[in-house]
Amino acid sequence: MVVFFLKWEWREAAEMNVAFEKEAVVPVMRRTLMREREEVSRQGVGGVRTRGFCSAVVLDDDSLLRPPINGGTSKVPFWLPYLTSPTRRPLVSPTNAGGHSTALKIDGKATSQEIKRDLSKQVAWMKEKVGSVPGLAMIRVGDRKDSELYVHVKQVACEEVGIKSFVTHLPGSASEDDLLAVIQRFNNDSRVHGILVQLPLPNHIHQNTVLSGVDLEKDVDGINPINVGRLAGVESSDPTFVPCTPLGCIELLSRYGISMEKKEAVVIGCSNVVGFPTAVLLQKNKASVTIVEVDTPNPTEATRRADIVVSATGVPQLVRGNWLKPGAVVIDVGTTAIEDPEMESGFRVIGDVCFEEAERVASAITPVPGGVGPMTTAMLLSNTLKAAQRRYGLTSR
Ligand SMILES: NC(=O)C1=CN([C@@H]2O[C@H](COP(=O)(O)OP(=O)(O)OC[C@H]3O[C@@H](n4cnc5c(N)ncnc54)[C@H](OP(=O)(O)O)[C@@H]3O)[C@@H](O)[C@H]2O)C=CC1
Ligand SMILES: Nc1nc(=O)c2c([nH]1)NC[C@@H]1CN(c3ccc(C(=O)N[C@@H](CCC(=O)O)C(=O)O)cc3)C=[N+]21
Repeated sequence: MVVFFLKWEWREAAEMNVAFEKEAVVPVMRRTLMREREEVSRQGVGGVRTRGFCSAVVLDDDSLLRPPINGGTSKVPFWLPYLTSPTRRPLVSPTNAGGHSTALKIDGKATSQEIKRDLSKQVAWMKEKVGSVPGLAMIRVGDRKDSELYVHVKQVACEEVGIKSFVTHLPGSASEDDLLAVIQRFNNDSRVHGILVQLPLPNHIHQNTVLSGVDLEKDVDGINPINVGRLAGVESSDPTFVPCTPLGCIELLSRYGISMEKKEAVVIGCSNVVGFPTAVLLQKNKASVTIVEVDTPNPTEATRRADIVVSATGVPQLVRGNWLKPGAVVIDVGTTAIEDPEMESGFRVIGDVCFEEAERVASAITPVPGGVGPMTTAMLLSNTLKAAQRRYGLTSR
């Protein structure tokens, strides 16, 4: 299957006189399709998506996918064509289809299981020593299906290693004060050693205000803005905890014997939760780091030089095979939930990297799922154990 991402904003598309439809997936006549495809090749932008705006996707089975119109300029979720793309088929056909994969698959799932086995032993030892187990509180606001799944995954992982979990679910209408009150309760609860506020939060709640409410000693997610500042070196102290996903990426590289020292690394995306701390950690591991952002004029100039590419944008299939230097190591953090009626949950996750292309160029690559995701959870458990150990004086910082 060939999928083209059309780099048009709705305004531009309107100028080109393309008919808009209300449905997400619109079958179109071949004639229309051909006209649009020609436009794509004329613009030479196949595979690229504009920031935050709707794009259209042309499929080679005569259908055209468009997200619903919502006024033209606001951010619209970008749904890939689940109706025409059953679970395991590549979403983008490889450009160098003749090549074959030599890349090592970096197995985040197996690595996370190894880590969890070790954590179980430490939790059992702690229980013997002080008569308590670590406790992790998770707070979810609203009814996002993906958040529900991720919190469930973390609960199950807690159970696996013997950590006690406490989950609070607030309605999407909850106020910032409601949420801060729950956080305060957990801050004062001696059974709770770690607190995680599941992101994203509803728009009316200020993320940083809420994250600032988490006691630093319990900030096992490492995303209290004070901790992010400490990691960046803008404060004199060290962070109490380092964010889990960046830790997971570094742990995978280390455990696979991939040295970062004197390597060129590129991080795509720069959020406080993932991209930025990952860049800092790579730099601390002596890599020379470039950050590629949405407005970076020529991202491939950087990525094609890189020995290590970490992508954390949430833009599906952004990183193509021709973005990579042969032999590069690729860490795909992106997890975009796309609807999939075949899955029990109703959706599946896909990464930022076009895996089928990248695995033909890279020397090592993380899959999605089964890569960074399970490592994030393992690092969360590890930080929670560390928080409890500190609380009982079993370890120094
Ligand atoms: N596997 C895991 O364990 C985890 C996965 N994730 C996933 O990682 C992805 C990123 O998460 P998160 O950092 O929280 O998301 P955010 O939306 O907070 O940040 C995304 C970052 O990517 C940038 N960006 C967006 N589009 C592009 C582009 N085309 N080129 C370069 N940069 C771009 C954004 O820039 P700007 O802000 O300027 O728009 C922003 O810096 C998501 O898919 C998320 O689901 C997140 C946490 C854990
Ligand atoms: N405060 C906060 N901290 C986070 O760390 C945080 C967050 N909010 N909000 C959402 C993102 C996303 N995230 C994931 C964690 C695990 C998987 C994961 O385990 N994924 C499995 C698949 C899961 C499944 O489908 O069963 C995998 O990739 O193999 C994915 C994504 C953490 N995030």
